[in-house]
Parts: sequence; structure tokens; C-alpha cells
Amino acid sequence: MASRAVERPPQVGILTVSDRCYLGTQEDSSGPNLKAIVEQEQGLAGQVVKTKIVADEHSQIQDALINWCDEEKLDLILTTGGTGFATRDVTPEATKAVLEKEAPGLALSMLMGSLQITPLAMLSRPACGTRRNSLIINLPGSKKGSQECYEFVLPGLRHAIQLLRGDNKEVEATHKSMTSSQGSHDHSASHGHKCPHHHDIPDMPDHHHDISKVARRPRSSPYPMISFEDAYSLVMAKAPVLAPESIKCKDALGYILASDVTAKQPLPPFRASIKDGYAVISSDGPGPRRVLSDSLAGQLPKSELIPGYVIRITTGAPVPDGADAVVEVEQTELLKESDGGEIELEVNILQAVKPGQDIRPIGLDIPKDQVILKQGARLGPSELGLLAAVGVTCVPVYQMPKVAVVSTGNELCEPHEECKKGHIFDSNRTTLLSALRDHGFPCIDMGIAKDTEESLQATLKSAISQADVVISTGGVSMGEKDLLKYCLMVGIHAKVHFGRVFLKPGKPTTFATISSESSQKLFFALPGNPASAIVTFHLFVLPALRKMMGYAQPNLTKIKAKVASDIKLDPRPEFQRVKLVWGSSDLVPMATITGSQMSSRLLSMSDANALLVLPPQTDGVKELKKGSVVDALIIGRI
Ligand SMILES: Nc1nc2c(c(=O)[nH]1)N[C@H]1C(S)=C(S)[C@@H](COP(=O)(O)OP(=O)(O)OC[C@H]3O[C@@H](n4cnc5c(N)ncnc54)[C@H](O)[C@@H]3O)O[C@H]1N2
Ligand code: MOO
Ligand SMILES: [Mg+2]
Repeated sequence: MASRAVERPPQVGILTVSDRCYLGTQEDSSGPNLKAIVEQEQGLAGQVVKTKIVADEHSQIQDALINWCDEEKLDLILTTGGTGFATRDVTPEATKAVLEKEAPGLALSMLMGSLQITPLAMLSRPACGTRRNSLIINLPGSKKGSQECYEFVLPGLRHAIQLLRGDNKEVEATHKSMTSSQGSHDHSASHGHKCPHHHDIPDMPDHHHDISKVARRPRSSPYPMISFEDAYSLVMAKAPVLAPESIKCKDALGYILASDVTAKQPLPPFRASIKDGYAVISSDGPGPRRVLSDSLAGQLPKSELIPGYVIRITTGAPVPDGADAVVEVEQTELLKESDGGEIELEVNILQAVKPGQDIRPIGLDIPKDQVILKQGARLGPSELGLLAAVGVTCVPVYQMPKVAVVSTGNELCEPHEECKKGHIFDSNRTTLLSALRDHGFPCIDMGIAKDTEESLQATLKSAISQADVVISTGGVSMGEKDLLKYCLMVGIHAKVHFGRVFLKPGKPTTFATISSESSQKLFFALPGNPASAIVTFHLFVLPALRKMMGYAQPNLTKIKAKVASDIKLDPRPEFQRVKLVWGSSDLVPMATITGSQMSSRLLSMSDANALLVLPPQTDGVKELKKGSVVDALIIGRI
């Protein structure tokens, strides 16, 4: 078998399709047998993470397959049963209904192998193919038949899984070992393609063209153009919530709480006066009283209160024992003062007093052990104040992702450098680093990388080693110096999830992940055009970063806005930069476009506080009329 150096054993699901097993009238022997052989070290060495028994019902089979492909993202799903000629045998039909691509070669290998054993094999009707990154294979229902058929396809499984995972390094190794073991020559030498099968992979472009030969570059992008919604979902699905850590409250501004925080002590911790006045015994009622002593904020009462007396008190001071109400100074009059007038000796209480009046009992604001902040709360000024109020100094929060930013391009120079002919100042790095800082993310400035494999790879590697998320700009389109995607895949062995999005600006936005045992790092290769870079930062990067740092709702806030003038629609869905302004009686703000929306024009972002969500033009509708109401995503201060 081929190299085993894949990062994770193939994740496998085994679906037993049988009315009788489902009803419990027959024991399922094929499913457990398949599990054992799938997990054999000398075989696939897979990990069977899902097993299920369903009836011979189209909907049950389909639901299980869709769930395992789309939600569980299994590498391989083996079904056993329901592939024959009986009326209730519907496994191939239910499977075909969920497949995106059929793989008849697998069915053929099973048939060819099985026919050597029994002519009845011709009555088996397996469906095989892929849905998203999962491979589904129908095996017969019998224990013996399912094992034999599995063994016929086993030699191709690891390679197929690697291709579906987009694991380039492994793909090459496995492909080489498989083809050489069969004595066939390596196509890479003659065709310049190390892995000809890459043409077949829907989400994997052929990145193995010789990048030194510009004439041979692809003339159309090998990356499928996916919708904004799909791209967004992919990014959000891949962004991991980072592990919690405990940090000092003084450093916690902007973080999200990883668990509930309870009050260790009540607030107020003692019965506190709400007014400046006199602590009284309410049952004494109104009338003249001797002033016994005082109780000032920050000090303990000097004495207990006894009937016929009052104790002078200030707001926030502890109410002395014996007192059960406070009368504000305005409801009293002075009857007798000390010589020189330093203290009051006797006062007249002018009002009837209710028990408890103007006293905050212990724990009135915050009872002891009450949950004062819930997991998921964002620690803003008031939340941090609340923590301080109950004496909490350290809090469990989700870690914030560290973000590295790199600009790429031979034409770029630093704003403080002399700008030679043919060069421009790098503005993207400043924009992005500032946006990150504005949102409180720790960032790493990786400088400018040249448009060469060496410079890009060294910079990307260094960025990935230091950060949880890397943002690059430039080099992702069709030019011969647009080497970013190539370097990501070949040099970094990143899994590129998409390389083009049906969206303006930001069409070549590229998203990849770099996985290891302990982490999943995200790589956003944003377009070089300055407006495209910052718009796609808001559309993709910011929500992902927010998810990583624990936001329950990481998406940009969406509101309705009225367009202030007619807008020409683009063939692509477009996010135009606008300034939202509310007139004095407007419920819906007016959205004014910030001038020309060319992707190169960073000025279109200046003063913008929202992105207007515009649908693509259709044959019938090419324009949005002034006054139309559309969605707007908030990106700035309102
Ligand atoms: N043949 C095609 N060409 C282009 C396509 C296409 O589909 N087919 N897409 C266009 C679109 S849309 C965009 S967006 C850009 C994206 O370009 P890249 O990501 O490859 O970026 P570069 O080529 O490196 O630069 C584009 C543009 O931006 C300027 N730039 C780059 N970095 C910075 C920076 N840090 N600060 C300021 N300005 C920067 C650069 O000088 C270029 O003018 O591709 C289209 N082409
Ligand atoms: O998609 Mo590009 O970002 O139009 O300029
Ligand atoms: Mg380019």
C-alpha cells in the first residue's frame, strides 16, 4: 500500500440497509464485519466513526448519506444491502439521488472481481460516486459478498480519499507508488503533470503547470466560481473556535467569556444607605431625636442605634445595627448643635418613616453567587466594570486569533521609501492591520513579499508558524506573477477550499486551511485591488475571526437601507460602499454611494459605513431605482 503519512485516518461510515435488521428480526453481520476489515492496519486503516442500520426506504438511506457527507464530512461511506432485484432494493437509487459525481470504475471493479466468483454477481447493481468530499460505495448485503467487493475496490480507496481531501503531497506519493507498482510509467515526465487525475477534481485546480512557462499557463481559471453564500458557509464551517484561556480582567476588553461568571460576594456587601441623612428606627416615627454618632462611607458605624436616637449617615455608608431606615437630610431640621456648630446634637425627623426606606439591603444589586455574565458575553466597559464590582480579577475567555498580514507584489514599496518608477506604495497592509487593530485583534506585520516562489513561500511559512490566521493580498488572479495559490498548495500544502467567488469586488478571493494535529489555521488570500482587499476582509475574514474568538453571532449586522440614487447592477452580486445617514424622521437610512466603485479605488471605502448588498443584474432588471430598499451590512460607525 501507499504511504500512510496522511494526517488523519480515513473517516468511514457504514450504513446497513435492511428491513429485517432494522426491525431487529435479523442480526446485522455485514456491518460489523466491514467495520473490522476497514480498520485493519494492513488495509485501509480507516476509523469507522459512524454506523447505522436503516430500512430499505429511499428517504432513510438518502438522509443518512446526506448527513454523513455534508455534516459529518466522512471520507468514505460504505453501504451494505439493498442493491439487488427485490422490490424493496432501492439503495442504488437513493445513492444516485445524492451523488454529485458517479464513479462507475469502482462498480466495474467490483463486478469484474465478483464475476470471477459467481455469475450471480451480474445481478448486483451498485452505485458509487462522490458527494462533496465523500466517496460513497454500495456493497452487496451478504457478509461474504460485501467483504469481497470491498476488497476489490480497496487498492484505489486511499488514493481516492486523498484526492477528495485535496491532500496534494499524499496524492503524489500514493499515485506514484500505485502506478509504479503496476509497471506503468509516470505521466508527469511527459505531460508536465505530476498527477493527471487532478483534472478530475472539482475543487482542485491543476496547479502543476510549469510556472516558468507563461505561454502554457491555463487560459481560464481552473477554480470553480462559487457563490458568496457557499464561500461564506465554507469559511465559517472551517473557522475553529479557539480554546479558552484565563486572562487578567485589565487585559480582557473586547474578549468573549468562555464560561459563566458568578458573584463571589454580594453587592452591596453590607446594608448601605441610599441617602445622605440619618439612620433611624422606623417605629420611632417623626419627632425630635438625639444624634448618637455617625456612619461615613468607607468606615464602620461607631455604634449601634438605640430607640430615641438617630445616627448621621452618608450615601453608601453602612447602616448601623439597630437602624431599619434612613431619612434624607432634606426631611429633617436642626434642633441643637455643638458649641461652634461642628456637629448636630439634636434633629427633628419631619416625615413618617417606612421600614427599609432608603436602604440597599445586602446583595440588592448583585446577590452572592448570581451569574452576572453569561458564557458568550462580550467584555465591554460595563461588563469589565461589573467584574470589578464583585472583585473578579481574572476571567475565562476564548483566545483571540493572532493574525498575520502580508502584502505581495514586486511593484510595492513602503510608504516611507522612495517610490521608484513603476512602483506604488503598499496601502493594503496599512488598511488591513488598522482594521484588525480597530477590532482588537493581535496582529503580526509580515511586510511585503516579492512575486517569487522563494519569497512567497518563506513569508507564508513564517506567517503560518506565528499566527492562527494569515491574510495576504495580491497575486491571486490570472497573471504569470500571481503565484499565491500555487505556493499555498505546492509549498505550504494548504487545502484550498475556493479560489474564485461570484462577487464584486473580490472575485479571486481565495481561502485555504492548514491543518495539523493540534490546530487548524486559516489562510485568506485576498485580491490585491485595495477596495477588494478591505471589502473581502469584512465579508469573510472578520466574521471568521469573530467566530474563532467565541462570538455566537459572528456575522456583520444587516439592516435595510434606501438607495439615494439609481444604481446600475453588475453581472456579479455586488457589495457597494455606501454612507448611511438617517434623516430626522427616517426609520430606514438613506444610502449614498461613495463615488466610483472600481476595485482599485480605495477612496470608495473612505467615509463608508456599510456595504450595500446588490443583486446581480438579470435580463429584465439592469438597474435599481432610487428609493429602492435593500440590505446593507454595517462595517463602520453609524
Ligand atoms: N485575466 C484576468 N485578470 C484579472 C482577473 C481575471 O479574472 N482575469 N481578475 C481581476 C480582478 S477581479 C481582481 S480583484 C484582480 C486581483 O488581482 P490579484 O489579487 O492577482 O492582485 P495583483 O495582480 O497582485 O494586484 C492587483 C492590483 O492591486 C494593486 N495592489 C496589489 N497589492 C497592493 C497593495 N498592497 N497596496 C496597494 N495596491 C496593491 C496592484 O498594483 C494591481 O494594480 O485581478 C484582476 N485581473
Ligand atoms: O473582483 Mo475584483 O475584486 O472586481 O476587482
Ligand atoms: Mg494579479
